[in-house]
Amino acid sequence: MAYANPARIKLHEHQFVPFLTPTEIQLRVVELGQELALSHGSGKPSFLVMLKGAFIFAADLIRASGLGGEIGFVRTQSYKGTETSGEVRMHIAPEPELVTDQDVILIEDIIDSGNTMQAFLPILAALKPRSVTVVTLLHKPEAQQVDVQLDLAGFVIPPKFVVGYGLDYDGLGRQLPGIYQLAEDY
Ligand SMILES: O=P(O)(O)OC[C@H]1O[C@H](OP(=O)(O)OP(=O)(O)O)[C@H](O)[C@@H]1O
Ligand code: HPA
Repeated sequence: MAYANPARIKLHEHQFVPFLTPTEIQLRVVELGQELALSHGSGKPSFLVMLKGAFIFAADLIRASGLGGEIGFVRTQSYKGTETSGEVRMHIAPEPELVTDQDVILIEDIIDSGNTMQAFLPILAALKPRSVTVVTLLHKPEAQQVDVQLDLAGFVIPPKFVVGYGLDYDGLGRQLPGIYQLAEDY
C-alpha cells in the first residue's frame, strides 16, 4: 500500500520533521518478523501487545513473522507530553492464560527511560511464563535510566521525542505511516 507521508507536521504546539520513512520501517519490521520466525518457529508463542503505542507495529510484526499463537493486549501509561511522569499506571493487565507456561513475545513500540518495562516485567514474571522475549521497534539507549531485558530492537535512535507509526504526542500522530522527530529549529 502507498501511504501519504507529509514532509513536516505540527501536533499541538510542536513541529516534527521526518525521521524514518514508511519504507524503512516496513523493511525492518519484515526482518524482525523473520528473526522471530527463526527463534519461535517450532512453537506457538503468545503475543502480548503494549497499548496504545505498539498497536500498529504489532499488527505488522505479527503478520511478518507468519507465526500462529494467541494475541493479547496490556495497557500501561506513564507519559504526559514529551516527558515520562515516572509513575507507570496499569490500565489493562495481561490475561494469565496467555502467559502462564507460555513463550511470550512482548511487543513494545519504544524503550526510552526504561521505566515502563521495569514496572511491567515483574508483573509478567509473577504469572510464570515459560519464556519472555522483549521486542521493541525503537530503543533510546542514551535516554535509558534503568537496565531492562531487551532481546530485539528495530532501530537504535537518539534521545529525541518521536511520533508516528503508533507513537503519539499528547494523543496525536499515531496514524502517521512514518516516524517524525521533534524539530528544534522553530
Ligand atoms: O521507556 P519509557 O520511558 O517508560 O517509555 C516507553 C513507554 O512510553 C510509551 O507509552 P505511554 O505511557 O506514552 O502510553 P501509550 O503507549 O498509550 O502512548 C510507550 O508506548 C512505551 O510504553
Ligand atoms: O519519543 C517518544 N515518543 C512518543 N512516545 C514515547 N514514549 C516514550 N518515548 C516516546
